[in-house]
Amino acid sequence: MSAPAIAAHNLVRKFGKLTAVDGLSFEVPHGSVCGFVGANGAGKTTTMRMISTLDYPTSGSAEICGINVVDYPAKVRQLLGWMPDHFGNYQNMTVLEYLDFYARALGYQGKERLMRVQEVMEFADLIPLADRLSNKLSKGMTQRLCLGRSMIHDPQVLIMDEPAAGLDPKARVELKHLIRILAEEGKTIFISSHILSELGEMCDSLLFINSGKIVHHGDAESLKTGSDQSNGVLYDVQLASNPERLSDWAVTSPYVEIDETRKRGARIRIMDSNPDHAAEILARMIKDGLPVIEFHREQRNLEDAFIDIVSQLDRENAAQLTTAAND
Ligand SMILES: Nc1ncnc2c1ncn2[C@@H]1O[C@H](COP(=O)(O)OP(=O)(O)OP(=O)(O)O)[C@@H](O)[C@H]1O
Repeated sequence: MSAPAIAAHNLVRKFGKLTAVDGLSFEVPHGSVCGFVGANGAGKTTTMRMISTLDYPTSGSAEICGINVVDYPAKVRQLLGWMPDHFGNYQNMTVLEYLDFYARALGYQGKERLMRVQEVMEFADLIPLADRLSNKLSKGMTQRLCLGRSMIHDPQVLIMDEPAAGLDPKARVELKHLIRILAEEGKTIFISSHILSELGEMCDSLLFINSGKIVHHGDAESLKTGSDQSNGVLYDVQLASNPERLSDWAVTSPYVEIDETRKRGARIRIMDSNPDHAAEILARMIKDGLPVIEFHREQRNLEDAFIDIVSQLDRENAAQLTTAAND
């Protein structure tokens, strides 16, 4: 059986007393797109830098296609494309010269070099920009150049740190399109982003990180339907009139919480995933005189899922602390 495209085993990175990455273990299979999600400072860039051979783990290990990133960095770099969140640029260098410079640095010569540069320019739609100065491009064009640069050696695995940050909606759609093409070509893509809704559309799996630890690794669909959650199930409820009555009613109803009040009612959380229980709650609403005109299960968006998972974890940690304090 072939090794996964990316594997991390108990990866740790400390900066002095701060543990930025705290024992991460995960695998990303070949040909899949994995989204890496976490709040600011959660440890995403540090993790990505380690698996891209740009930083050393304090302990633990990581492999790209089965090759250890610390022991064989040069081999790993042949297999890996790295797209950082910020990248340095040069003055007075056109887009074409910039890519050619990188192709030379990677050791390509003659016709092969021309071919590699031409291929990435076509792929990232850079041909119309060939003579533009590379440090005078828009953010979207710069990201396409950065993607083109990371693809010159046609890597199997692409690691992208916040590629969509700062892009306008059109540039984001273009970037998503390019990522989709790469995924269809069978590349493995590990991508961090704060824009969770977009990640959900393009990722086969999502890896959530909080304070340097993995808090969830699963597919986007199960996160949205909440089939793997213990935090209850969300329903949109609308009333024909007096929507505020719903909040009053929920206060006195066990297993029901108001998740978000809305113009015509609320999104409620039923703390039991059994649909029979939801039917009982609807029957109780009607019996209690609420004029319900809409009652349907709502998919969580990925932001909700992330917040649910992190707050569940916080509750567990708080409970553990209380138990420890009482012992
Ligand atoms: N070189 C460094 N020296 C000291 N601390 C660092 C260093 N690099 C990162 N950190 C700290 O490690 C933690 C994780 O940072 P990291 O950049 O990996 O987070 P992130 O999830 O990528 O955040 P963001 O979404 O804001 O980019 C932060 O507390 C950060 O301040």
